[in-house]
Amino acid sequence: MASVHPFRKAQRARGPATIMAIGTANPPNLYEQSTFPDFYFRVTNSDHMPELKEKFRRICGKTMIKKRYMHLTEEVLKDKPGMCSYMDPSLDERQDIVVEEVPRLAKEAAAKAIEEWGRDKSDVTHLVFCSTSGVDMPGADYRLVKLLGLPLSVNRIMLYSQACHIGAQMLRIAKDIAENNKDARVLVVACELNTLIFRGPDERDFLSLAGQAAFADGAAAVIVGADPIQGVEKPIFEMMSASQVTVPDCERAVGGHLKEIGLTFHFMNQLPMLIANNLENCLLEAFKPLGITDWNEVFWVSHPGNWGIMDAIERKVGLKQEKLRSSRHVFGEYGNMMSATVLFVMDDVRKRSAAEGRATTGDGLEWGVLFGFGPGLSIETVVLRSVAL
Ligand SMILES: CC(C)(COP(=O)(O)OP(=O)(O)OC[C@H]1O[C@@H](n2cnc3c(N)ncnc32)[C@H](O)[C@@H]1OP(=O)(O)O)[C@@H](O)C(=O)NCCC(=O)NCCSC(=O)/C=C/c1ccc(O)cc1
Repeated sequence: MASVHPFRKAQRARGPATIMAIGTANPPNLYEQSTFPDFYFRVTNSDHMPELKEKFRRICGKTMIKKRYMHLTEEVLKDKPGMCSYMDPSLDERQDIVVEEVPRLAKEAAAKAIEEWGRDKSDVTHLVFCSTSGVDMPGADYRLVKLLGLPLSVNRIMLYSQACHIGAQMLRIAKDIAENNKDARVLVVACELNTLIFRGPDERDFLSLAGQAAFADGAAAVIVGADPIQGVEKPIFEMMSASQVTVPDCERAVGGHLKEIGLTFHFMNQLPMLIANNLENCLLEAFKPLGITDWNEVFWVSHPGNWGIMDAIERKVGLKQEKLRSSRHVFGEYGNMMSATVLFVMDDVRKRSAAEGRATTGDGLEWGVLFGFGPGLSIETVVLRSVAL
């Protein structure tokens, strides 16, 4: 009988999974963080609580976010009183919006990625899609295939309700698909709307207020495949390894619950320290095969989380200030778009590298690290290799 080894080998790619295109999109409605408290207290009929509004203004200032984009507007919210209250059952109202709008915004980002990729959309073989913003059957992945006009032969994976680290986790999944399926071209899409989280203020709920001050809408898409076709597909980053660590006894550090009132959000004040304390082990493990132990020698593509998390990472790992420049820039310009944020940071690193005349897509360096953090506490680590510019 013929050996199965050559048969199995022929199914696999030769080279590493490679990111070949990145597209991003936001809704058109822009909110300046400095005036957001006025908007927020007005639309939620909360102007009778001036002290709480001032506290919220201080919290908004502390986030260091400058602006955010949101699908929700005063007009949309006028017809959704349940969403403007603090605790009224309102999941139906929220679901009505996200079931339509998540695939729509995702399509914008995906279309941009496909355009940069330069090949026909019919060459997409796999779709990996994540959203923390709603659930549906068939899912947002099915709707996206229809909206984009992708072939119905596309192999779909839909990942709902996972929050921030899933952006990096999707890259881990896409890497396995691309390297184990010759000629696979994986469209990876993250799309988040804060529609499930938006709610009116309550003076006893600081955590909800902190969420109102930070979360925002955004979608990002990348194309992943191995063995790029020379002259057609242009590599941006190669993925050399990808892994997840679950930090023990930390399930209360950050998380949320989907309820009749929408999606809740909680975190512990120790979150920055918990993340920072566990990062060095991830770095040591990830870079052991390359013999790298100086974390300023690699470029950084980190989910920002919040300003305090970035400060804690810099301190603990001994990073030079410029290392998290793209993370801080994206957080400041867009807020926390959960899973999509880290892909925005990756886009910013390669665009900034080109604009500053660096030698590679990774700040002029060869090796880089991409980090995702989220409920669990889950830490995703991806080792990236840049390409020459
Ligand atoms: C700007 C914040 C809100 C506070 O920063 P800070 O450095 O702690 O600032 P302060 O210590 O000066 O506190 C500011 C105010 O908040 C008050 N405060 C300070 N912690 C407290 C306290 N635990 N109690 C109650 N008052 C307090 C504090 O007393 C002070 O009030 P006041 O003196 O009246 O101005 C900061 O935490 C922040 O940017 N938070 C954004 C949200 C956030 O951190 N997210 C975590 C990472 S994102 C993530 O992983 C998402 C996952 C997710 C999971 C589930 C989902 O559904 C969706 C997503």
